[in-house]
Amino acid sequence: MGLLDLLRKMKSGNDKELRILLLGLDNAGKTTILKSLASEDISHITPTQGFNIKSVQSPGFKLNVWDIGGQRRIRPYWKNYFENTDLLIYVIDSADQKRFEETSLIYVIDSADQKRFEETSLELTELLEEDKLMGAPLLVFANKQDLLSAAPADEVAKGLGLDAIRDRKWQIQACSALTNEGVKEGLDWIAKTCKKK
Ligand SMILES: Nc1nc2c(ncn2[C@@H]2O[C@H](COP(=O)(O)OP(=O)(O)OP(=O)(O)O)[C@@H](O)[C@H]2O)c(=O)[nH]1
Ligand SMILES: [Mg+2]
Repeated sequence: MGLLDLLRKMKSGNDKELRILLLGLDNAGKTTILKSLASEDISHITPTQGFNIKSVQSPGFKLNVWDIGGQRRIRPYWKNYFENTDLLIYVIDSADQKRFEETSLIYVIDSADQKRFEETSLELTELLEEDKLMGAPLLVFANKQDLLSAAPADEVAKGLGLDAIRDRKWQIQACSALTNEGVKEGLDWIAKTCKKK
């Protein structure tokens, strides 16, 4: 080990470790976000059947991120990962919602899209009621902002009713895991929020 590596190791040894849970419906972009945080190739990602865990370094913190598959049949297992969670990241496919809003504006509701947004909203509401996640700060990534049909973050926040949250710190961050835009800003919020804890 070179001197630089040794210094780096000593420095990172002082970092505070955080256990972060990364949840959201299937296809929301969780694994893509995690890989882009870890600067890994994002071109061959397949639906997560179980979970992925990666450690991501951010100044002063070692983030141990647990990315659990979001398919309906996997969601009952989410609860197995709640224990000792320091922070919850919830990922939304912002383009899913916009389709619903657009169609509802012209009174032709695509009920599949409406259901999808209701589904993610409901899952999030249930998560926020979990005892084991009580008080854990919440970061919502309004992902897929590179798509023209993506709803802006404030609309996603409104749809999810985030304003009503009183018992934890929360933040919504617009991002695109594909272009990497906004992802780092999310990390910065995590560092800022967890420093104050
Ligand atoms: N356009 C666009 N596509 C994205 C973005 N993020 C992810 N995707 C695509 O969305 C699809 C699903 O991404 P994943 O990262 O596998 O989604 P996931 O939330 O991990 O899905 P599960 O593992 O099934 O729960 C992939 O085809 C990604 O390339 C984004 O920001 N923009
Ligand atoms: Mg995945």
